[in-house]
Amino acid sequence: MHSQVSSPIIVALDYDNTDAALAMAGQLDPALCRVKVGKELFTIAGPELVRALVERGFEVFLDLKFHDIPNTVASAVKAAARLGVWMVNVHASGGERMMSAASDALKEFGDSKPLLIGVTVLTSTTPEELAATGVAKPLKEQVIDLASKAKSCGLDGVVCSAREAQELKKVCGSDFVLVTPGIRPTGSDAGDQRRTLTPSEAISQGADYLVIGRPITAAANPLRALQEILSEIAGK
Ligand SMILES: O=c1ccn([C@@H]2O[C@H](COP(=O)(O)O)[C@@H](O)[C@H]2O)c(=O)[nH]1
Repeated sequence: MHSQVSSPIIVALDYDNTDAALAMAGQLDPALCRVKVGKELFTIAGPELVRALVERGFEVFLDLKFHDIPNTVASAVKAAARLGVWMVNVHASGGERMMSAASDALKEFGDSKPLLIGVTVLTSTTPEELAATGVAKPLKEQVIDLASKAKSCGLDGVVCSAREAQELKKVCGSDFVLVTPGIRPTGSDAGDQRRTLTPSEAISQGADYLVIGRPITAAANPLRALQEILSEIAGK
C-alpha cells in the first residue's frame, strides 16, 4: 500500500470503547502519525471502528497478531486487507507454512495490499521469560531466527524491540520493515514493557516505525506529546 505519511509514529489506541478511541483520534493529526487498533479495541468496536478511522484519514495498523492454521490466517489477513488497513500482523512463531499462506493470500491485492508483518518476541518479554516458555536460544538469536524466516516467507517486516533493530537490519537488509513497540521517552513509566528504548535511540538503531501508546494517550495533551516525540527524533 502506498503511504502518504512520513512520520514514523504509530499511536496505539488501546481503549475499551469506540467513543474513547475516536475522541483520541480526534486529538491527533493523521499527517503526524498513524494509529494502531489492537485486540481490546477491535474486540469491542470491530471493523466499523477501523473503517471510521480510515475515513478520518488515518493509516491503520490492525494489530491482531494472527496465529492459527495456515488457511485461517490466510483468510484473516485477506479480511483485514478488505478493510483497507495499512498494516496487519501474524505471529512469526506460527511457522513458515502459516506465514507463507498469509503472504500468498495478499498477492491478489497488488499494490493496495497492506504491509504484512511478523511478531518475533513481544517487547514485554525478558530473556528469562522466553526461556521459561521452552525456547532454548538466547532471546536475540530467537528474534533473528524468526525475522529471517518471516523474510523468506515473503513478509514485509517484523515487530521487535528497537534493541534488536541494528542487528536485524544487518541480517535482513535495510528494506525489511522494523516495527518497534516498547518505546519510552526519557522519564516515562515502562509499565509492563521490558525491552525499551527512547524514540531517538530507537530511530538511531534502525527502527522504521515506533508504536507508542500510553506515553502519548495518557499525556495531558496527547498532540503535544506526539509533537515533542517528533521533535526529539528530529534532534530539535
Ligand atoms: O511486542 C509487542 C507487540 C505489540 N505491542 C503493542 O504495542 C502497544 C504498546 O503500548 P504502550 O502503551 O506504549 O506500552 C500495545 O498496544 C501493545 O499491545 C507491544 O507493546 N509489544
